[in-house]
Amino acid sequence: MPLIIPKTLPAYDALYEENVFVMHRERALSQHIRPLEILILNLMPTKIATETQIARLLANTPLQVHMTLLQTASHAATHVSAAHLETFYKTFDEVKNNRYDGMIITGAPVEKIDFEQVDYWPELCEIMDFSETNVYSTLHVCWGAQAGLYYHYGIRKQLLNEKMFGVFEHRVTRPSNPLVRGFDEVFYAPHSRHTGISREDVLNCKALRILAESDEAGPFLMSTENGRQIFVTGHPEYDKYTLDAEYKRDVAKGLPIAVPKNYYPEDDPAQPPLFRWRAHAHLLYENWLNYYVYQNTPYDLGAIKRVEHGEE
Ligand SMILES: CC(=O)SCCNC(=O)CCNC(=O)[C@H](O)C(C)(C)COP(=O)(O)OP(=O)(O)OC[C@H]1O[C@@H](n2cnc3c(N)ncnc32)[C@H](O)[C@@H]1OP(=O)(O)O
Ligand SMILES: N[C@@H](CCO)C(=O)O
Repeated sequence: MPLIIPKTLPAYDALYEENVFVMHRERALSQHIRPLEILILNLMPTKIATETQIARLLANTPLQVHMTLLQTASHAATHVSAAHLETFYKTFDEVKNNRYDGMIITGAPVEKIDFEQVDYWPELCEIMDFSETNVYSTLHVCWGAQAGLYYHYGIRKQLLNEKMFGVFEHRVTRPSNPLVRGFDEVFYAPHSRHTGISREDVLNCKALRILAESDEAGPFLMSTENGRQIFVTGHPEYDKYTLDAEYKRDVAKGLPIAVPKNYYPEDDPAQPPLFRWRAHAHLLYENWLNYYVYQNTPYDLGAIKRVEHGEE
Protein backbone atom coordinates (compact mmCIF):
# COMPACT_ATOMS: atom_id res chain seq x y z
CA MET A 1 0.00 0.00 0.00
CA PRO A 2 1.22 3.54 -0.51
CA LEU A 3 2.76 5.43 2.34
CA ILE A 4 0.01 7.66 3.74
CA ILE A 5 1.37 10.91 5.15
CA PRO A 6 -0.10 14.41 5.59
CA LYS A 7 -0.03 16.55 2.47
CA THR A 8 1.54 19.37 4.46
CA LEU A 9 4.54 17.35 5.63
CA PRO A 10 7.56 18.57 3.60
CA ALA A 11 8.35 14.95 2.69
CA TYR A 12 5.06 14.70 0.79
CA ASP A 13 5.97 17.08 -2.03
CA ALA A 14 9.58 15.91 -2.15
CA LEU A 15 8.64 12.24 -2.48
CA TYR A 16 5.72 12.93 -4.79
CA GLU A 17 8.13 14.73 -7.15
CA GLU A 18 10.40 11.65 -7.08
CA ASN A 19 7.39 9.47 -7.99
CA VAL A 20 7.66 7.70 -4.65
CA PHE A 21 4.32 6.18 -3.86
CA VAL A 22 2.80 8.47 -1.24
CA MET A 23 -0.80 9.48 -0.71
CA HIS A 24 -2.49 11.88 1.64
CA ARG A 25 -5.11 10.55 3.98
CA GLU A 26 -8.10 12.20 2.34
CA ARG A 27 -7.24 10.70 -1.05
CA ALA A 28 -6.47 7.32 0.49
CA LEU A 29 -9.79 7.28 2.27
CA SER A 30 -11.68 8.35 -0.82
CA GLN A 31 -10.59 5.56 -3.12
CA HIS A 32 -9.31 2.11 -3.87
CA ILE A 33 -11.36 -0.09 -1.68
CA ARG A 34 -11.91 -2.40 -4.61
CA PRO A 35 -9.41 -4.75 -6.33
CA LEU A 36 -7.77 -3.67 -9.56
CA GLU A 37 -9.48 -5.37 -12.50
CA ILE A 38 -6.90 -6.73 -14.95
CA LEU A 39 -7.86 -8.51 -18.19
CA ILE A 40 -5.31 -10.86 -19.83
CA LEU A 41 -5.82 -11.64 -23.52
CA ASN A 42 -3.72 -14.81 -23.75
CA LEU A 43 -2.79 -15.44 -27.39
CA MET A 44 0.07 -17.83 -26.64
CA PRO A 45 -0.41 -21.52 -27.52
CA THR A 46 1.40 -22.29 -24.25
CA LYS A 47 -1.57 -20.86 -22.34
CA ILE A 48 -0.96 -22.36 -18.92
CA ALA A 49 2.75 -21.46 -18.87
CA THR A 50 1.92 -17.89 -19.94
CA GLU A 51 -0.98 -17.33 -17.54
CA THR A 52 1.27 -18.60 -14.72
CA GLN A 53 4.17 -16.35 -15.71
CA ILE A 54 1.94 -13.27 -15.86
CA ALA A 55 0.13 -14.14 -12.63
CA ARG A 56 3.49 -14.46 -10.86
CA LEU A 57 4.40 -10.91 -11.88
CA LEU A 58 0.98 -9.45 -11.07
CA ALA A 59 1.02 -11.06 -7.65
CA ASN A 60 4.18 -9.28 -6.56
CA THR A 61 2.26 -6.41 -4.96
CA PRO A 62 0.22 -5.85 -1.83
CA LEU A 63 -2.50 -4.35 -4.06
CA GLN A 64 -5.50 -6.58 -4.57
CA VAL A 65 -5.57 -7.57 -8.23
CA HIS A 66 -8.42 -9.50 -9.82
CA MET A 67 -7.25 -11.25 -12.99
CA THR A 68 -9.68 -12.24 -15.78
CA LEU A 69 -8.41 -14.48 -18.59
CA LEU A 70 -9.65 -13.85 -22.12
CA GLN A 71 -9.46 -16.16 -25.15
CA THR A 72 -10.38 -15.50 -28.76
CA ALA A 73 -13.66 -16.87 -30.08
CA SER A 74 -12.53 -16.69 -33.72
CA HIS A 75 -9.59 -19.07 -33.28
CA ALA A 76 -9.94 -22.34 -31.41
CA ALA A 77 -6.70 -23.09 -29.54
CA THR A 78 -5.35 -26.60 -30.07
CA HIS A 79 -2.51 -26.80 -27.55
CA VAL A 80 -4.63 -26.56 -24.41
CA SER A 81 -7.67 -28.55 -23.35
CA ALA A 82 -11.12 -27.17 -24.11
CA ALA A 83 -11.97 -27.91 -20.47
CA HIS A 84 -9.24 -25.53 -19.27
CA LEU A 85 -10.50 -22.75 -21.53
CA GLU A 86 -14.12 -23.44 -20.64
CA THR A 87 -13.34 -23.30 -16.92
CA PHE A 88 -10.98 -20.36 -16.71
CA TYR A 89 -11.39 -18.19 -19.80
CA LYS A 90 -13.99 -15.73 -21.01
CA THR A 91 -14.72 -14.61 -24.55
CA PHE A 92 -14.87 -11.01 -25.67
CA ASP A 93 -18.66 -11.15 -25.93
CA GLU A 94 -18.76 -11.89 -22.20
CA VAL A 95 -16.56 -8.94 -21.19
CA LYS A 96 -17.12 -6.30 -23.84
CA ASN A 97 -19.47 -4.27 -21.67
CA ASN A 98 -17.08 -4.31 -18.69
CA ARG A 99 -14.36 -1.81 -17.88
CA TYR A 100 -10.89 -2.70 -16.67
CA ASP A 101 -8.09 -0.88 -14.92
CA GLY A 102 -5.53 -2.75 -16.99
CA MET A 103 -5.23 -5.21 -19.85
CA ILE A 104 -2.30 -7.32 -21.08
CA ILE A 105 -2.18 -8.57 -24.68
CA THR A 106 0.41 -11.37 -24.93
CA GLY A 107 2.70 -12.49 -27.70
CA ALA A 108 1.71 -15.08 -30.31
CA PRO A 109 3.72 -17.26 -32.73
CA VAL A 110 2.20 -15.61 -35.80
CA GLU A 111 4.71 -12.92 -36.59
CA LYS A 112 5.78 -14.42 -39.93
CA ILE A 113 2.30 -14.03 -41.41
CA ASP A 114 0.53 -10.76 -42.20
CA PHE A 115 -1.69 -9.39 -39.46
CA GLU A 116 -4.71 -9.79 -41.70
CA GLN A 117 -3.98 -13.52 -42.13
CA VAL A 118 -4.21 -14.16 -38.41
CA ASP A 119 -7.52 -15.93 -37.75
CA TYR A 120 -8.47 -13.62 -34.90
CA TRP A 121 -7.28 -10.32 -36.43
CA PRO A 122 -10.77 -8.73 -36.75
CA GLU A 123 -11.59 -9.81 -33.19
CA LEU A 124 -8.24 -8.50 -31.93
CA CYS A 125 -8.93 -5.16 -33.66
CA GLU A 126 -12.23 -4.98 -31.78
CA ILE A 127 -10.40 -5.75 -28.52
CA MET A 128 -7.75 -3.12 -29.25
CA ASP A 129 -10.50 -0.58 -29.92
CA PHE A 130 -12.10 -1.63 -26.62
CA SER A 131 -8.69 -0.98 -24.95
CA GLU A 132 -9.09 2.69 -25.89
CA THR A 133 -12.58 3.07 -24.48
CA ASN A 134 -12.99 0.52 -21.68
CA VAL A 135 -9.48 0.03 -20.26
CA TYR A 136 -7.32 2.50 -18.39
CA SER A 137 -3.88 1.13 -19.38
CA THR A 138 -2.96 -1.67 -21.80
CA LEU A 139 0.40 -3.47 -21.82
CA HIS A 140 1.21 -5.22 -25.11
CA VAL A 141 3.87 -7.95 -25.22
CA CYS A 142 6.03 -9.06 -28.20
CA TRP A 143 3.72 -9.85 -31.14
CA GLY A 144 0.94 -8.21 -29.12
CA ALA A 145 3.10 -5.05 -29.17
CA GLN A 146 3.66 -5.33 -32.92
CA ALA A 147 -0.08 -5.76 -33.44
CA GLY A 148 -0.86 -2.78 -31.19
CA LEU A 149 1.74 -0.53 -32.84
CA TYR A 150 0.27 -1.41 -36.24
CA TYR A 151 -3.36 -1.04 -35.21
CA HIS A 152 -3.03 2.20 -33.23
CA TYR A 153 -0.18 3.96 -35.09
CA GLY A 154 0.27 2.20 -38.45
CA ILE A 155 3.82 1.03 -37.55
CA ARG A 156 4.64 -2.11 -39.54
CA LYS A 157 6.63 -5.10 -38.36
CA GLN A 158 9.63 -6.12 -40.43
CA LEU A 159 10.98 -9.63 -41.01
CA LEU A 160 14.49 -9.97 -39.52
CA ASN A 161 17.36 -11.69 -41.32
CA GLU A 162 17.86 -13.90 -38.29
CA LYS A 163 15.72 -14.57 -35.24
CA MET A 164 16.24 -12.11 -32.37
CA PHE A 165 16.88 -14.82 -29.86
CA GLY A 166 18.58 -14.51 -26.50
CA VAL A 167 19.07 -12.18 -23.57
CA PHE A 168 20.15 -8.67 -24.50
CA GLU A 169 21.53 -5.66 -22.71
CA HIS A 170 19.18 -2.67 -22.59
CA ARG A 171 19.52 0.86 -21.29
CA VAL A 172 16.94 3.17 -19.83
CA THR A 173 16.44 6.23 -22.05
CA ARG A 174 13.88 8.12 -19.92
CA PRO A 175 14.91 7.52 -16.32
CA SER A 176 12.27 9.92 -14.96
CA ASN A 177 9.42 7.82 -16.38
CA PRO A 178 7.54 5.95 -13.62
CA LEU A 179 7.53 2.70 -15.63
CA VAL A 180 11.31 2.40 -15.28
CA ARG A 181 11.52 3.66 -11.72
CA GLY A 182 14.20 1.71 -9.84
CA PHE A 183 15.61 0.16 -13.04
CA ASP A 184 19.37 -0.18 -13.27
CA GLU A 185 20.79 2.04 -16.03
CA VAL A 186 21.67 -1.17 -17.85
CA PHE A 187 19.47 -4.25 -17.55
CA TYR A 188 18.73 -7.50 -19.38
CA ALA A 189 15.63 -8.84 -21.09
CA PRO A 190 14.92 -11.86 -23.28
CA HIS A 191 13.70 -11.65 -26.88
CA SER A 192 12.43 -14.43 -29.12
CA ARG A 193 11.03 -13.22 -32.41
CA HIS A 194 11.50 -13.28 -36.17
CA THR A 195 10.27 -9.72 -36.72
CA GLY A 196 10.99 -6.28 -35.33
CA ILE A 197 9.93 -2.67 -35.63
CA SER A 198 12.02 0.22 -36.89
CA ARG A 199 13.35 2.68 -34.30
CA GLU A 200 12.87 5.49 -36.83
CA ASP A 201 9.18 4.60 -37.22
CA VAL A 202 8.74 4.87 -33.46
CA LEU A 203 10.67 8.15 -33.27
CA ASN A 204 8.50 9.53 -36.08
CA CYS A 205 5.33 8.65 -34.16
CA LYS A 206 4.46 11.71 -32.07
CA ALA A 207 2.35 9.69 -29.63
CA LEU A 208 5.15 7.36 -28.51
CA ARG A 209 8.14 7.65 -26.20
CA ILE A 210 10.98 5.10 -26.08
CA LEU A 211 11.67 4.41 -22.40
CA ALA A 212 14.29 1.69 -22.83
CA GLU A 213 16.14 0.21 -25.76
CA SER A 214 18.96 -2.08 -26.81
CA ASP A 215 21.71 -1.61 -29.41
CA GLU A 216 21.12 -5.18 -30.56
CA ALA A 217 17.40 -5.75 -29.97
CA GLY A 218 16.13 -2.21 -30.72
CA PRO A 219 13.35 -0.35 -28.88
CA PHE A 220 12.23 -2.43 -25.88
CA LEU A 221 9.73 -0.38 -23.90
CA MET A 222 7.51 2.29 -25.42
CA SER A 223 4.62 4.21 -24.03
CA THR A 224 2.25 7.04 -24.76
CA GLU A 225 2.87 10.07 -22.55
CA ASN A 226 -0.09 9.22 -20.30
CA GLY A 227 0.79 5.49 -20.11
CA ARG A 228 -2.54 4.30 -21.46
CA GLN A 229 -0.84 2.28 -24.23
CA ILE A 230 2.43 0.50 -23.41
CA PHE A 231 4.47 -1.76 -25.68
CA VAL A 232 7.17 -4.28 -24.68
CA THR A 233 9.03 -5.94 -27.55
CA GLY A 234 10.65 -8.69 -25.45
CA HIS A 235 9.39 -11.31 -23.03
CA PRO A 236 10.29 -10.20 -19.49
CA GLU A 237 7.67 -12.65 -18.20
CA TYR A 238 9.58 -15.67 -19.57
CA ASP A 239 10.87 -18.20 -17.02
CA LYS A 240 14.49 -19.24 -16.72
CA TYR A 241 14.02 -22.21 -19.07
CA THR A 242 11.53 -20.80 -21.64
CA LEU A 243 14.15 -19.85 -24.25
CA ASP A 244 15.88 -23.18 -23.56
CA ALA A 245 12.64 -25.05 -24.34
CA GLU A 246 12.12 -23.06 -27.56
CA TYR A 247 15.73 -23.70 -28.63
CA LYS A 248 15.60 -27.44 -27.89
CA ARG A 249 12.18 -27.72 -29.58
CA ASP A 250 13.60 -26.27 -32.82
CA VAL A 251 16.81 -28.36 -32.64
CA ALA A 252 14.67 -31.49 -32.22
CA LYS A 253 12.69 -30.47 -35.32
CA GLY A 254 15.94 -30.09 -37.29
CA LEU A 255 15.33 -26.35 -37.83
CA PRO A 256 18.35 -24.12 -38.50
CA ILE A 257 18.30 -22.29 -35.17
CA ALA A 258 21.26 -20.46 -33.58
CA VAL A 259 22.03 -20.85 -29.87
CA PRO A 260 20.22 -18.05 -27.95
CA LYS A 261 22.70 -15.24 -27.30
CA ASN A 262 24.04 -14.37 -23.83
CA TYR A 263 21.88 -17.05 -22.21
CA TYR A 264 23.91 -20.16 -21.49
CA PRO A 265 27.30 -19.81 -19.78
CA GLU A 266 29.94 -19.86 -22.55
CA ASP A 267 27.00 -20.17 -25.01
CA ASP A 268 26.94 -23.86 -24.15
CA PRO A 269 23.37 -25.28 -24.30
CA ALA A 270 24.49 -28.22 -22.18
CA GLN A 271 24.85 -25.84 -19.22
CA PRO A 272 21.88 -24.45 -17.26
CA PRO A 273 20.99 -20.95 -18.51
CA LEU A 274 21.55 -17.78 -16.50
CA PHE A 275 18.37 -16.07 -15.27
CA ARG A 276 19.38 -12.40 -15.49
CA TRP A 277 16.10 -10.55 -16.15
CA ARG A 278 13.80 -11.63 -13.32
CA ALA A 279 14.23 -8.60 -11.03
CA HIS A 280 13.49 -6.13 -13.85
CA ALA A 281 10.48 -8.16 -14.99
CA HIS A 282 9.02 -7.84 -11.50
CA LEU A 283 9.89 -4.16 -11.37
CA LEU A 284 8.27 -3.42 -14.73
CA TYR A 285 4.96 -5.06 -13.78
CA GLU A 286 5.04 -3.56 -10.28
CA ASN A 287 5.67 -0.09 -11.71
CA TRP A 288 2.88 -0.57 -14.24
CA LEU A 289 0.42 -1.59 -11.54
CA ASN A 290 1.54 1.03 -9.01
CA TYR A 291 2.18 4.08 -11.10
CA TYR A 292 0.03 3.79 -14.16
CA VAL A 293 -2.86 1.64 -13.11
CA TYR A 294 -3.47 2.11 -9.38
CA GLN A 295 -2.58 5.76 -9.06
CA ASN A 296 -4.31 7.01 -12.20
CA THR A 297 -7.28 4.79 -12.94
CA PRO A 298 -10.60 6.25 -11.80
CA TYR A 299 -12.12 4.65 -8.72
CA ASP A 300 -15.37 4.41 -10.64
CA LEU A 301 -14.46 2.32 -13.68
CA GLY A 302 -17.46 3.82 -15.46
CA ALA A 303 -15.51 7.08 -15.56
CA ILE A 304 -12.79 5.70 -17.90
CA LYS A 305 -12.70 7.96 -20.94
CA ARG A 306 -11.73 7.11 -24.51
CA VAL A 307 -8.02 7.67 -25.22
CA GLU A 308 -7.79 11.02 -26.96
CA HIS A 309 -4.86 10.77 -29.33
CA GLY A 310 -4.41 14.54 -29.30
CA GLU A 311 -3.80 14.35 -25.53
CA GLU A 312 -0.88 11.93 -25.81
C1 LIG B 1 6.73 -13.03 -31.45
C2 LIG B 1 6.11 -13.45 -30.19
O1 LIG B 1 5.14 -12.87 -29.75
S1 LIG B 1 6.85 -14.72 -29.40
C3 LIG B 1 5.50 -15.50 -28.67
C4 LIG B 1 5.23 -16.78 -29.30
N1 LIG B 1 5.99 -17.79 -28.64
C5 LIG B 1 5.51 -19.01 -28.51
O2 LIG B 1 4.42 -19.33 -28.93
C6 LIG B 1 6.42 -19.97 -27.83
C7 LIG B 1 5.70 -21.25 -27.48
N2 LIG B 1 5.16 -21.90 -28.67
C8 LIG B 1 5.60 -23.09 -29.08
O3 LIG B 1 6.55 -23.64 -28.53
C9 LIG B 1 4.94 -23.71 -30.30
O4 LIG B 1 4.13 -22.75 -30.94
C10 LIG B 1 4.08 -24.95 -29.90
C11 LIG B 1 5.06 -26.06 -29.52
C12 LIG B 1 3.14 -24.66 -28.76
C13 LIG B 1 3.25 -25.36 -31.09
O5 LIG B 1 4.08 -25.59 -32.14
P1 LIG B 1 3.50 -26.29 -33.50
O6 LIG B 1 2.66 -27.46 -33.15
O7 LIG B 1 4.66 -26.45 -34.41
O8 LIG B 1 2.54 -25.26 -34.07
P2 LIG B 1 2.88 -23.81 -34.46
O9 LIG B 1 4.26 -23.43 -34.08
O10 LIG B 1 2.46 -23.64 -35.84
O11 LIG B 1 1.91 -23.04 -33.47
C14 LIG B 1 0.54 -23.12 -33.61
C15 LIG B 1 0.06 -21.87 -32.96
O12 LIG B 1 0.30 -20.76 -33.79
C16 LIG B 1 -0.83 -19.93 -33.79
N3 LIG B 1 -1.28 -19.79 -35.17
C17 LIG B 1 -0.71 -20.34 -36.27
N4 LIG B 1 -1.35 -19.89 -37.38
C18 LIG B 1 -2.32 -19.07 -36.98
C19 LIG B 1 -3.29 -18.29 -37.65
N5 LIG B 1 -3.42 -18.24 -39.00
N6 LIG B 1 -4.10 -17.53 -36.92
C20 LIG B 1 -4.01 -17.53 -35.58
N7 LIG B 1 -3.11 -18.25 -34.88
C21 LIG B 1 -2.27 -19.01 -35.58
C22 LIG B 1 -1.82 -20.53 -32.85
O13 LIG B 1 -1.65 -19.90 -31.60
C23 LIG B 1 -1.42 -21.96 -32.77
O14 LIG B 1 -1.61 -22.56 -31.53
P3 LIG B 1 -3.08 -22.91 -31.03
O15 LIG B 1 -3.76 -23.65 -32.11
O16 LIG B 1 -2.92 -23.71 -29.80
O17 LIG B 1 -3.74 -21.59 -30.77
N1 LIG C 1 9.00 -17.12 -29.45
C1 LIG C 1 8.53 -17.83 -30.59
C2 LIG C 1 8.90 -17.18 -31.86
C3 LIG C 1 8.03 -17.68 -32.96
O1 LIG C 1 6.90 -16.89 -33.06
C4 LIG C 1 9.05 -19.23 -30.54
O2 LIG C 1 10.26 -19.43 -30.59
O3 LIG C 1 8.23 -20.12 -30.44
